Amino acid sequence: MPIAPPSLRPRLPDTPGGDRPETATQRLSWVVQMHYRMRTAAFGMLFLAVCLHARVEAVSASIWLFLGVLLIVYPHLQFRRARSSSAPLDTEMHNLSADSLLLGMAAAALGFPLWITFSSLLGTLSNNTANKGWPGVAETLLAFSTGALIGGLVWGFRLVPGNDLPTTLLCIVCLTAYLVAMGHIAFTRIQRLRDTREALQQRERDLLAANDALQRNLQAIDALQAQLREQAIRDPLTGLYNRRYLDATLQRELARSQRDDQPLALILMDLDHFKRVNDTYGHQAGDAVLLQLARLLTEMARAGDVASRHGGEEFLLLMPTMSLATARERAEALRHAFGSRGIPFGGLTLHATLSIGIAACPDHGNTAEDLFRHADRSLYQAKHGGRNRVEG
Ligand SMILES: Nc1nc2c(ncn2[C@@H]2O[C@H](COP(=O)(O)OP(=O)(O)OP(=O)(O)O)[C@@H](O)[C@H]2O)c(=O)[nH]1
Repeated sequence: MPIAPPSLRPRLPDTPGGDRPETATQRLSWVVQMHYRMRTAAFGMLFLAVCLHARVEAVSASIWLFLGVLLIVYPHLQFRRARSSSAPLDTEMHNLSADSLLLGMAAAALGFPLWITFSSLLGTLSNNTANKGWPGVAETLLAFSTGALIGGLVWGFRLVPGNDLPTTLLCIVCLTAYLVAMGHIAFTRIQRLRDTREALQQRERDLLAANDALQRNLQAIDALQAQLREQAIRDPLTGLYNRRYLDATLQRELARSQRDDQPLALILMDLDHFKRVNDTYGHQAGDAVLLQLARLLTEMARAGDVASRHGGEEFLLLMPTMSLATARERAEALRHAFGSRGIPFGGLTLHATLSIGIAACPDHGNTAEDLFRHADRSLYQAKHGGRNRVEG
């Protein structure tokens, strides 16, 4: 007779999980299989006890037939029934009730011999209780009594409680063995549950650690994306905005200036004779000059101005809300500041000048093309007018 509640069904975290289809054996609850083994052994021992008892108490042929079927054949039939059921565990719970009923019949058939009856009742009672809790106690007592009543009706009510010593001893040994086996099974299941819980806790810790790592990776990806976005709009040498960003911003600022009826100016700058700097002092000297101009632009730009490197040695300062007259003053200030600034390079102090073309909205047009065209033309004039000057 088996034990262990259905809630102890084993499912270790390291057993094949949900992504693999369950085999037929896995589908058949371990409770059913364990009950089968325990029922077969316990009923077999009970049969031995009945055989011993039959030496002193005559047993009729019909009772022998009933006991033979019950104690030898019945455990296999019950297993087959549970195995072929679509819900083996539920069927097995019904089997436990059937055990109580049939053992009650057997007890009545034998005239309620004390030790055989006690062993049968205690076995089925403990088993039902282990599987169903308190309701299992009530169910067992009811089923056993009903079985005893049916047995009495079939074979007549007799009360012959005496057992001889060999039968009593065998019952005690068998009952002890059965209860010890139940205890051992409970122990191994509890042990396994503990292992499972530890494995689950470890897995939870692993998942939390993996989640942390994932969060860190996501943050790193976010930072990288922000860096890439920034790089996409920046000139790598000077760190100023690049032409692509300037173009997009100019469109936006033009729209805003027209909406708010505000002026807008842009200053296009080109280093004078820059090739000579490169040719005379080397490319790195040229880079130092470019960096110096970028620094100056950053220093002199107002909040809201957009300083950009337009390409090569050409720079552009976009100044929203600035009139043409003020832009001219700012451009002069820039030209003067740059021309008078010494540029340290490898122990030398380099000097460079700027030619500047100005364009303003609405003075020179309302579109980016108008403004660029005018600024280009002004810059060309500044170059051809002798360089180091402002035009526009
Ligand atoms: N060092 C350095 N030189 C650059 C860079 N980009 C463009 N140049 C150089 O800038 C120089 C531009 O020369 P030009 O177009 O002839 O103009 P310029 O010598 O300044 O003459 P003007 O503009 O007529 O006064 C070329 O020598 C380019 O190699 C850069 O990133 N670094």
